[in-house]
Amino acid sequence: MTRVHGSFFSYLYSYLETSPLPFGRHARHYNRGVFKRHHSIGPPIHDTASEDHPLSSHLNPLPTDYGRTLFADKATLTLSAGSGGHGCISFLREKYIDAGPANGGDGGSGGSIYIQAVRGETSLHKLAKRSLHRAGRGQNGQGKGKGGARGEDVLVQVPVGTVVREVSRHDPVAEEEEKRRIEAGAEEKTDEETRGTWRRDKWILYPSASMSEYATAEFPPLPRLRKSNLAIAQPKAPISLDLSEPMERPMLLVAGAVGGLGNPHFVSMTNRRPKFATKGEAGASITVELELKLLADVGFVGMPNAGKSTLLRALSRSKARVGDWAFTTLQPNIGTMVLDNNHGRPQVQAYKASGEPRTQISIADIPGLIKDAHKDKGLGLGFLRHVERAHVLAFVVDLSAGNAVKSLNALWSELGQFETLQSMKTNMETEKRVVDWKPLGSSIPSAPAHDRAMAGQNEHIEVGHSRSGSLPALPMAPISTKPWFVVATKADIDETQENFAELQAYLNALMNGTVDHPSKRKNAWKGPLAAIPVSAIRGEGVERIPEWTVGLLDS
Ligand SMILES: Nc1nc2c(ncn2[C@@H]2O[C@H](COP(=O)(O)OP(=O)(O)OP(=O)(O)O)[C@@H](O)[C@H]2O)c(=O)[nH]1
Ligand SMILES: [Mg+2]
Repeated sequence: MTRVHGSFFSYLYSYLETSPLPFGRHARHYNRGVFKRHHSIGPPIHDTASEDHPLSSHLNPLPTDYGRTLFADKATLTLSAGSGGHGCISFLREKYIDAGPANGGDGGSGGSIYIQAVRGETSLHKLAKRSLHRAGRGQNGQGKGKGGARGEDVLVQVPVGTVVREVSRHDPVAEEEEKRRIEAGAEEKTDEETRGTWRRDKWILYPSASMSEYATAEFPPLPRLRKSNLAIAQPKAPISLDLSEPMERPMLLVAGAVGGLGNPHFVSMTNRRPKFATKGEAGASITVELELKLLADVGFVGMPNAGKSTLLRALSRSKARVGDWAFTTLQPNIGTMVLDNNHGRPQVQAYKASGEPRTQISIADIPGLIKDAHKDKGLGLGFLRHVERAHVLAFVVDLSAGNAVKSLNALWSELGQFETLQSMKTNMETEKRVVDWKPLGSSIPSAPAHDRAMAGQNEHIEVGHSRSGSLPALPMAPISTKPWFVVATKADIDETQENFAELQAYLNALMNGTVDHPSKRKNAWKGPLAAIPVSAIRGEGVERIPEWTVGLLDS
């Protein structure tokens, strides 16, 4: 265990009291300077300290106090809209009317698939567990002109920050439409052909119809293909949505198919008692890839064992696993820091650009980063992928584990190299999609191609992603353009004051431009830099973090 100093250093408090607040315009902080032991920003936490385990607490938990981290940032779903119910073949039967008119109802339409981005969800693991979602089938029509009931809809709720991209689509109605269009254009049809034929997939017959009736039944031409009224509200294929805001109402993704027509639709001069009706259309199905583009408002970046998970626990009610060894955290933990729970004064009063009050901040505690993570060492690239998905980066530096400036530089160096690799990868992907095309098999190039060839150019064709293959990587904001600050943790440990002072001086030099940006990038974010000394294990000093984060989020 680390050695904990008996009382908290006074430098922490003097620093907190005198440090300027560059975001004062945006954020007002009410609790500044108020010292509370085991202070937590989140809602009141039931302290687990018991008589049996006097040393255990929310911030220094027993192994029994860990929550399981379930996390997935990708999921591939197949979403099937419901098929329509079949039309009904029925005739009115009443006393003294033995052969009444046709009165079969139409089939109900199939259920539709909706999507909604909601707050509170932070991971796609629940969706990743079940890949097939099928909306209900419409009920068949019934006698006495009763239509079938609609099929049940399916609502897919995803976290805010999810990107939805279509991988493939199977739409039987569109395919049939295309088929009919080709057939119609092929050649003139004889009378015999236009009369319509028996198609097992389209027509249903009266159950007690005799064989001769089947043989002699005259089918009208198939009715025009119909789509449900909802279909106009469907997003155009291929679907590509960036759900970066919570949605008040669900959005339609795939509309259910329409139901079949009951037999009254086919009454004609020649056939007054049609013994057939149409089947419901088959529902469309799409395969989409969901990917979390935005993980959290702030992401903790630090070496293993720096104290990130403890810090998350100090700021939220997270039950993140904490341990005195490297790689305790293997999956990101997402915590929510409540700024205003509408009980008394908010921790920080801030407003989003839209004017809406900011009531909470989401925090991602990301697995620890080691040297050469960009080469996929440790939890490597998987880890770095999550860093790309936070708005603001909080570098968590352990003051008791060597020189803090060196640690910060080591972290930045990994991020910088990762960024270089990413941009190289994006370039390669774009190159792969742009194919140099030369006319094949002809020694005499066509005139325009010939002209281009003469000019030393080939034709560039941009090839979209293959409909069945994998999708290109999501474009992300470069890490070095994100606002950042430093949380200097374990400040309760002896002799960390000088280390902190050096870190502070380094950040000042960075702000003044006397030293180069640690990411070695020209377009790096330029803004006020702060190092916030905290003791996460005691919950001391952490109250400055929400205030600073809000300032960076809203600036
Ligand atoms: N003295 C002291 N110890 C701390 C503080 N914060 C965390 N620790 C201890 O440091 C150890 C590591 O803490 P974790 O929160 O698991 O660290 P982490 O950065 O999440 O580690 P990984 O998940 O492995 O990357 C634990 O034993 C904590 O109790 C602090 O502010 N002061
Ligand atoms: Mg951890």
